[in-house]
Amino acid sequence: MQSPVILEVEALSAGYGRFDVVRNVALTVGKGEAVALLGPNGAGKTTVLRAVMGMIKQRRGTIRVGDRDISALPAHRIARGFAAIAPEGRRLFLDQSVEDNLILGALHLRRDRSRVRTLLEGVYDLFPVLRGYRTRLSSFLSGGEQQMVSIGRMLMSDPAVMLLDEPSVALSPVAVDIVAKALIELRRRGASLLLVEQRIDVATRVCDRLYVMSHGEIVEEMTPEAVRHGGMSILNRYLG
Ligand SMILES: Nc1ncnc2c1ncn2[C@@H]1O[C@H](COP(=O)(O)OP(=O)(O)OP(=O)(O)O)[C@@H](O)[C@H]1O
Repeated sequence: MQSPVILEVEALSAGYGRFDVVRNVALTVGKGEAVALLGPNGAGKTTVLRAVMGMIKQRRGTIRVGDRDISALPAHRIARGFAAIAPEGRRLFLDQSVEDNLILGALHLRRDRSRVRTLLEGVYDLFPVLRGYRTRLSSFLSGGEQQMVSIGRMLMSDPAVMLLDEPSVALSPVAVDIVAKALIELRRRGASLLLVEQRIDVATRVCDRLYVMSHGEIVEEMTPEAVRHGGMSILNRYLG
């Protein structure tokens, strides 16, 4: 049985200045599903994530989370539990401790201390190494550990849908493996993920479905099985 749709993007066009960078994009993420968005540099993947977060306004189309149309909501309202992002480049406050960075993700929940504590425990269970680093300045962490904090901060807002923008980029093979295993564990916990990823191996390992974007449009939808059984040549056509 198919899971109910938690994120539905319909006929989305969005961009910067006068130009549409993404056109007529339609995608869905089911509840408890992990979906990848692949594509070459400049295809518009980050722009789709920014539009879902309300960081740029869509020009046309609809974005729904559950049964709520969030297209017209401002970014700070979307961040209150509809969607959260682990952005490209992580964007941590490097002069703040690990735990302070994490708690920033739960600003809208701050009156509910026990929920914030439970969410923090969930992050430390997912990334045990961070438990020992909670008071450490984030600037002292490795790239992989900073990525864990970024993913942890996303989890702290307890969002209906989680967006990740290239979490494996510039990480060591060991750190990529830790991140991939964490995403698989999040799926096991029932999270709904939309993952922008350059690495096909990570995307096929973590995700149930893959979309391919090229020149601002979604051009293919595939399963990891299809990629493994001959679909690689189709992907390579777009990804080079
Ligand atoms: N703030 C901005 N102002 C103007 N143009 C932008 C801005 N951000 C991105 N673009 C342009 O929009 C297009 C799509 O960019 P986007 O970052 O969405 O692509 P992407 O698929 O995520 O690629 P990458 O893997 O390089 O991040 C690119 O041509 C880019 O130059």
